[in-house]
Amino acid sequence: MTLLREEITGLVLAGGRGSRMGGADKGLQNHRGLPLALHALLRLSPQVGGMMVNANRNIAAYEAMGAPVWPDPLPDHPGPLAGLLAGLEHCETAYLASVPCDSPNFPPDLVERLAEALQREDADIAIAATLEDGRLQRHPVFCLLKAGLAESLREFLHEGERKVGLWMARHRAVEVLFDDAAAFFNANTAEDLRSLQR
Ligand SMILES: Nc1nc2c(ncn2[C@@H]2O[C@H](COP(=O)(O)OP(=O)(O)OP(=O)(O)O)[C@@H](O)[C@H]2O)c(=O)[nH]1
Ligand SMILES: [Mg+2]
Repeated sequence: MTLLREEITGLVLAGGRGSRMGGADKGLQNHRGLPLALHALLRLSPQVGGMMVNANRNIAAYEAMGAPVWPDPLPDHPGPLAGLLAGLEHCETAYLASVPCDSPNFPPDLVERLAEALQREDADIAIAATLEDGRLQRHPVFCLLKAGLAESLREFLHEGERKVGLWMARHRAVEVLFDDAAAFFNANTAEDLRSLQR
């Protein structure tokens, strides 16, 4: 038995600084006529019961995408875990599935496969991974977590810790291998974004 879609809330992480894109609000950059974060939202929403967005600026532009928007609960952009905590704190379902805003081609069966592994392994976190040159590459911002982890993550961040992998290692985490590494390509620079349009 796998998790019900309705038990999972989707989260698009769009709270970064975009420093490699000259400080641009990456989620609002045009990609094939739509803001980049909206691609992620449209791809994730059929996989989950409801959606949220994490953003720290241009809040109204993200709200116009039709989902509630939550800023980081900590100041100074401490990294993606702060966005994940925003999602966990506002999650009204038992599970949260997150994706970054800069990776619009992630697998359409992402959540289904993460959920299957989470249940099978009785894990707290399921993380997407691919093989790159024969080595396992984790993509920890593509993950499914139990919403009850909010307290643990809040503590971790208040200890001054920032590393996603370090926090996840405190819990029972399972990696889920996806075949298509290109599906996880993320646009960090303006050139990356142009290469996605081709
Ligand atoms: N909420 C929140 N999300 C973050 C933060 N830093 C990164 N992210 C998100 O984490 C994901 C992956 O991060 P990066 O690709 O490094 O994004 P970025 O910080 O916008 O870009 P750079 O400044 O160029 O590293 C993206 O979805 C970002 O929006 C942060 O401090 N807070
Ligand atoms: Mg990135």
